[in-house]
Amino acid sequence: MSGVILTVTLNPSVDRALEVDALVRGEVLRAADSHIDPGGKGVNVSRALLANGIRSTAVVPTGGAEGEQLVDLLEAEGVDLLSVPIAGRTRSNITLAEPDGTVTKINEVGPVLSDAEFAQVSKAVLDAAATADWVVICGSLPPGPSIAAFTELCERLVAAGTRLAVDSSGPALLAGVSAGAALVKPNREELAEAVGAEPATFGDVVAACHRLRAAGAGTVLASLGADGAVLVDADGVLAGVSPVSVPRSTVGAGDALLAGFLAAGARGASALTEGLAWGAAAVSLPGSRMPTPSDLDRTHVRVTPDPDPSRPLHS
Ligand SMILES: Nc1ncnc2c1ncn2[C@@H]1O[C@H](COP(=O)(O)OP(=O)(O)OP(=O)(O)O)[C@@H](O)[C@H]1O
Ligand SMILES: O=P(O)(O)OC[C@@]1(O)O[C@H](CO)[C@@H](O)[C@@H]1O
Repeated sequence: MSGVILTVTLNPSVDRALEVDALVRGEVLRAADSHIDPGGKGVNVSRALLANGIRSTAVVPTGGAEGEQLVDLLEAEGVDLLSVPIAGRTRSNITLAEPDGTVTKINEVGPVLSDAEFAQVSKAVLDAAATADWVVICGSLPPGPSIAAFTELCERLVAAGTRLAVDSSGPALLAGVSAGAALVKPNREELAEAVGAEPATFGDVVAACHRLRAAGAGTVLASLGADGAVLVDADGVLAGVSPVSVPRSTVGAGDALLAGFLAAGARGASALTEGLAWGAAAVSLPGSRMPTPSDLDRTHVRVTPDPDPSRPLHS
């Protein structure tokens, strides 16, 4: 990895993970353990890169006591930050984790980003993008910025020659696609929403990825939970999987996959293998802990070209 990676999390969070024996509605549950982590998808990409010795800069709007806490948590981890102060309060997202690896997430909507605040964040991103190898915009959009304003940011980045990656959902994902993002990483639900059809087979996934490429995206990395991931780019189609014997928490697995893929050059079987190794390692770790080199095991990753189109998806 030669250049600098800039991650952008427009709606970051303080992630609180509570370990409970079993989730029972209407009961007082006692948490056996709890963790607090800096959160948000781009933040996690930066954390995963750093855990593997790759520096990046994380752009985050932050406000209120939770915003200060987020900055403190990220500084304590050593993540390089470009924090833009906002009037609203940074959100707190809750994860309820059960011993069998089932996680239930409760994500706040997040603070409103005013037009002026979004303009400030955009300026920070565009300025820093001038020296970045990749700009990686991840996660949900906070309330406030119009999709037109977000699309304009993506278009300006692409027009400036930036390699843009977008991992978001709904209209924000489509904005990245139509702006010509070099890379998009939808998960199964996001892919289904983007093309208006639920994929049931690998053939459906590949067809959906081709549609996103035809609509403007360069590379599509579709993450499919326990079914692994499918990579569709100008060189063709690859599918890969990395089985996990004891899943502990899938929170942040997609972010780890994306970070590993970028870290390994974002092209071909070697990058897909690396991404799958990082994703599987994240699933084996509690909360949204990001894997370090000693957590990675590439020997179980299987990548093959042109998956059988009739193969069904399980997860
Ligand atoms: N149960 C699992 N077993 C093995 N690998 C998994 C499992 N769940 C996820 N993974 C790995 O993690 C990657 C990302 O998972 P997923 O498709 O759920 O991403 P995501 O929905 O974007 O996750 P998040 O939003 O929590 O970061 C998958 O491509 C796969 O490599
Ligand atoms: O609400 P969003 O932006 O879609 O997702 C936010 C989030 O669930 O994603 C990360 C895991 O991928 C967590 O750190 C964070 O809480």
